[in-house]
Amino acid sequence: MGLFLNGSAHSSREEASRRCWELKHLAPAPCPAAFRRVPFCLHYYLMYTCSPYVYTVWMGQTPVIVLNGYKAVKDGLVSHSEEFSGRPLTPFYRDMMGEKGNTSSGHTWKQQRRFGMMTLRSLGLGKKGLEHRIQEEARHLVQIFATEKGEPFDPHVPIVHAVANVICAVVFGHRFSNEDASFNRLIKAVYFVIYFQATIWGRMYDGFPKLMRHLPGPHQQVFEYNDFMHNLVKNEVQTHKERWEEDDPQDLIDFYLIQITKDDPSSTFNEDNMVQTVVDLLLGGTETTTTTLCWALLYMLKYPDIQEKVQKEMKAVLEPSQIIHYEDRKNLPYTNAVIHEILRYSNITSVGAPRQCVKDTTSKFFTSFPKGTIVLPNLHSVVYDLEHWENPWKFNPHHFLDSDGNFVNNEAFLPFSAGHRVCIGEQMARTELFIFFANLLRAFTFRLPEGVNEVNLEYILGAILQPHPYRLCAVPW
Ligand code: HEM
Repeated sequence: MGLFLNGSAHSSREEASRRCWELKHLAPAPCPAAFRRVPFCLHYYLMYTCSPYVYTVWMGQTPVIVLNGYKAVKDGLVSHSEEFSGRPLTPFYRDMMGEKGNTSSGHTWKQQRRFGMMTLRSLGLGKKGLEHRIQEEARHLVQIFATEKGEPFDPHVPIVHAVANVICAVVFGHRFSNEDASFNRLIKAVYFVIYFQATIWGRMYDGFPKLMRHLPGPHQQVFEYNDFMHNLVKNEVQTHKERWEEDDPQDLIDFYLIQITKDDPSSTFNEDNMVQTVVDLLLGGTETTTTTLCWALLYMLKYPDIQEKVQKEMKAVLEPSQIIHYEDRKNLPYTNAVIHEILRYSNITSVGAPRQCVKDTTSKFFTSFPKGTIVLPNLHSVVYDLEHWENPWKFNPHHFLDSDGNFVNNEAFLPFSAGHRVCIGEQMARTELFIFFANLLRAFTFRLPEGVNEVNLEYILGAILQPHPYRLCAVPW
């Protein structure tokens, strides 16, 4: 979503936010008719730099309402949750995914989503549940970092392996070895599919789909990756069918196979939707958590005093060999606050994901707009809302601590969005972030390689805001 935010490929969060907020209190005004001719990318720029609470732009004949600031976003996402529960499909996503799985809208989406939520909840329970899987991956990750023996390395690859293995265990019921060729191709496929749309080729595809379908170019490679991902899931489904035990479902595919057999005339549970639901979870659950963890370690390099405080707190509360549970966050308020601040400050989804109005709607922030209107709840403007954060442009864990050092939440903490379409993997992502981060900081102190004095906190614009590649030293302590 973030491609056009600043008109440059590499940007500073602070600079973007400042511009947005300095101009925020201009009187709200609908987009003048003459602006309708302005290319959408320029609207994007305007929306980000000078928008009041609500800003209207046009994509061809379709109005796009941009909601800015906590009040407007909350009103849209929570008070009008049902009305804004549609998801607009760009030509690129329509050609790749069709109207299936979690990316769909209406009845299909409702059924697939409800199933996904219930299954993720069921898989979270019990000894062999989700938390246990995350603890196992955290153990592997610590071992891999330890093999670097304090020498400089890029943490991205081991982190993406660990995170991808968690979601694979959830959907397929097993993990992959880091050397497995299919696993590595799957990770590449997720990366290409996620980041493609915000590239110039992605924009061209959405602008001229009929033409682009027949032209060579990187988009054809992305379709190949997408086919690879779908085929990998289909093979897993086949294996599940061969060893299937209805009474003992172990993973999401097992649960889905049970769902398909249920006799319900309104059911949308079929193999196509099953494959797409699994692909959606692989896409949603890999790059997001990986990127947040990469930011987390980068912030620890930038703020060694904060790293030290986390380590001190953990040393005082946890036994050296104690298995870390998500529940332990309650005794580690400072660590918990740091993780929340990492999510807020890194704001990886930038302005968030667009929604579509499924029926005519009126609200106190905008008079009325018709079914089909695209709504962009600008999450950036919420997690950086001056009215809700003491100093949004500073990385400061005290945004989540009271004067006695107790953890306190903030209603404008919405990195996972809100309402009916809130991130389906929120609980899983929170558990992963806490367990991975706590295990890594208990085992290592992260330092800059010798001779490197600067930490680059600028992001690379794309569907997810990534840090620039970096190297660190993981020094055991
Ligand atoms: C730091 C980690 C994550 C962040 C910040 C994040 C953020 C988001 C956001 C902002 C949305 C858009 C919600 C909206 O439409 O308003 C979303 C949707 C979604 N996320 Fe996540 N997410 C994360 C991790 C995950 C994980 C681990 C999974 C998989 C288990 C996942 C799966 C999804 C799916 C499937 C959707 C689409 C939901 C729907 O349309 O009904 N996400 N996420």
